[in-house]
Amino acid sequence: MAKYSRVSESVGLITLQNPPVNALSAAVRQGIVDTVERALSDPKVKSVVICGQNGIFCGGADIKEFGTNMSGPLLVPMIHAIEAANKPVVAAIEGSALGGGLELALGCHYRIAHSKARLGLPEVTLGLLPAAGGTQRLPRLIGVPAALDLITTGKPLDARRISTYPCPRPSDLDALFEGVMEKVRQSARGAIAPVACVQAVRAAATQPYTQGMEREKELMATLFTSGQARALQYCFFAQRAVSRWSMPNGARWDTSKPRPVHKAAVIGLGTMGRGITVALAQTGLSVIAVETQEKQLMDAKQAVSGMLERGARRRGVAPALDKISYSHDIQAVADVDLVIEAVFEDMGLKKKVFQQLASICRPGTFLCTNTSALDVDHLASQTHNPELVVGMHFFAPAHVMKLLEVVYGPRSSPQAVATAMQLGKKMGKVSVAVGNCPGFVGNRMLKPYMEQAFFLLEEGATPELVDRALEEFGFPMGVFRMSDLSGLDVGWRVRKGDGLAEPGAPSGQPARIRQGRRYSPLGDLLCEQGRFGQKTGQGWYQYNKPGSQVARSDPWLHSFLEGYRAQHGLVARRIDNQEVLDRCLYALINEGFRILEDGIAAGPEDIDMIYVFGYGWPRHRGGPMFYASMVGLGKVLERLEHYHQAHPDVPYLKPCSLLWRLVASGSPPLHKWREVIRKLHSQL
Ligand SMILES: CC/C=C\CC(=O)SCCNC(=O)CCNC(=O)[C@H](O)C(C)(C)COP(=O)(O)OP(=O)(O)OC[C@H]1O[C@@H](n2cnc3c(N)ncnc32)[C@H](O)[C@@H]1OP(=O)(O)O
Repeated sequence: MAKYSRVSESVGLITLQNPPVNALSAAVRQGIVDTVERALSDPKVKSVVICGQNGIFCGGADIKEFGTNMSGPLLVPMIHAIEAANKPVVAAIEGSALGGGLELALGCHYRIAHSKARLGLPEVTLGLLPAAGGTQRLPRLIGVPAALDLITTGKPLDARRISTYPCPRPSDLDALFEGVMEKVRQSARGAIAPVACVQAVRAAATQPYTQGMEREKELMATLFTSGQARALQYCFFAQRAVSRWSMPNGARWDTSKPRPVHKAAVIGLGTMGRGITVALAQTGLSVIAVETQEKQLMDAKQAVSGMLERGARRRGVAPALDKISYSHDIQAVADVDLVIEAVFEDMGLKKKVFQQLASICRPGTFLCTNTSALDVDHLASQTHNPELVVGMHFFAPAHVMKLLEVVYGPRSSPQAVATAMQLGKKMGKVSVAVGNCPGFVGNRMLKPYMEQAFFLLEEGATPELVDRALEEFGFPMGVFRMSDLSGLDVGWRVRKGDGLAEPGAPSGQPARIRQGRRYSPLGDLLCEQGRFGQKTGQGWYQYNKPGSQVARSDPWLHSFLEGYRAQHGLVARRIDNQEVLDRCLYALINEGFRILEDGIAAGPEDIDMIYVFGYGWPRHRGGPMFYASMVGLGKVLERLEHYHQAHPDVPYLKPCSLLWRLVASGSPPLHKWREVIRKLHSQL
């Protein structure tokens, strides 16, 4: 809707009204067409101002309309009519002017923005391009380089005075576009919208306006119907949906009140503890950072201060150094509101810390663990108030990575979950509430994915082949490069704890069966040789020196694999990209369905956001569960069955009952899965 009024006798004022962000729904577009017509035909009106209600100009096209049969006036002719008006039209911008909202402002003759306004063209993040003239008008207004930057990244900028703009004068357009195209292709990792954005702006720079508009329309038509646009728009809503969490016992986000947290403590200042301390201090909380080993405490203090200073320089603010006090005595946490334990991943050690916290902290203090896989409920049982215990599983580096898994045990109170979720939000994280099980959601699904990658090596693949297939799919790093980065010893320790990794395995089939199922000791064998990845300069790849990040193919590894296959009587066969993707991704997705079946995640959106924000799943593919729905559940089931028949000793490849059930009920769209899951649970 759009409200019309006349102010100061001669100014027609059009106010966009569509809470919460004044999105350009059919009704709003109709309102604009009607009120502009009214203002232009009123002889008393000499000029027109367009603004938005409630401190926001316009959040752009109504994304909810994208998947529907769109009705109402089209944006392009509507904006054309405003530009063609014979009275001056001014966009008065307060708050955000994004996407179609900014394109509307670009069609106006003047734009005036509040100093705190945010302007941007985020269409690319939704798999689209600014096709209401944005790719054509913006380069004409601010020059090609600045327009390319805004359009291909989708990042908003603050309103600025024109005198602060650099004068855009590209000397060699071809070189400029080639350079930008190469950069965009690299960072897009297979996403098509950023590439189309560059093509559209190139049309603006090289063709007359009408031809440029034609090109913009043509490119948009391709994007609009692409699976990538659907995936990115799904992510937009899923990211917001996960904040509306629920627990199997019926507790929900809207009926559970969080308690404010002003003062927090972090126990253990290794890599994770340092990142968490930085993230908390940057949020404005007072933090007590505890590390019992004096040398480690000194090192941590220096590292945390450096991280805070670098972050503050980037953001142009003062570093929050004074927010943190350091102590080697755990007694210092006595009066905090919430503690995050981040000591070494060892149940015995963590249990001891929780027993200490239970006797030191004042009643009501929330006790959180940053464990990435251990039993949160077992830790809760070490305290007098298990209802105050939840997992807060951050991802490294904790002050950078956006994901936070909030893990509730069977005894965690809704208030503890609400408090951790709210704290995560304050820290700028995408927080997802999940149930307690080994590995929670993210790491539990990673297990079958990595297992398949190991098996593929046994059967004839190389780390390079597997990684290339996954990186071409859109992951920033394949499984082996990722394993080298995070350290092979991490998984080795877990496998030893699980009684799987045993030194000096004999040759032949029995060596590759553990606990009744197929097992690959390849990772353990590398660890036994001290090959822990980047930190030791050798892992699945080789590096110039320990700590180096440039992975190079390692001839030693290839002959090691050949020797291993010979020792175990395995014959290498040709493995192609499709088999790598099928086996790694479908095994991971199958576990995702099991997680839904077990009620560990409330819905597919939770799993997808965990993978997009924590595990590098390409956003333009929407997350593993969305991807499965796009591929077709029938096809996922058929492929899993096929591979399970070929590898009956790999339980992760056995299609789970929820997948069977979904296929049997006609493969409903992803937003209907919850109904099927509810029915399944009610029958159990
Ligand atoms: C021919 C094609 C022409 C144009 C193409 C486009 O314009 S595409 C749309 C481009 N616009 C965007 O991508 C903006 C998306 N929105 C935002 O970035 C933020 O919502 C915004 C506007 C900065 C406000 O942020 P804030 O944190 O204040 O609110 P929040 O994100 O939680 O949003 C509140 C609710 O509004 C819903 N919503 C926001 N934008 C849109 C939109 N464009 N269309 C539909 N709905 C939108 C959002 O989902 C939230 O809903 P809720 O039910 O409360 O979760």
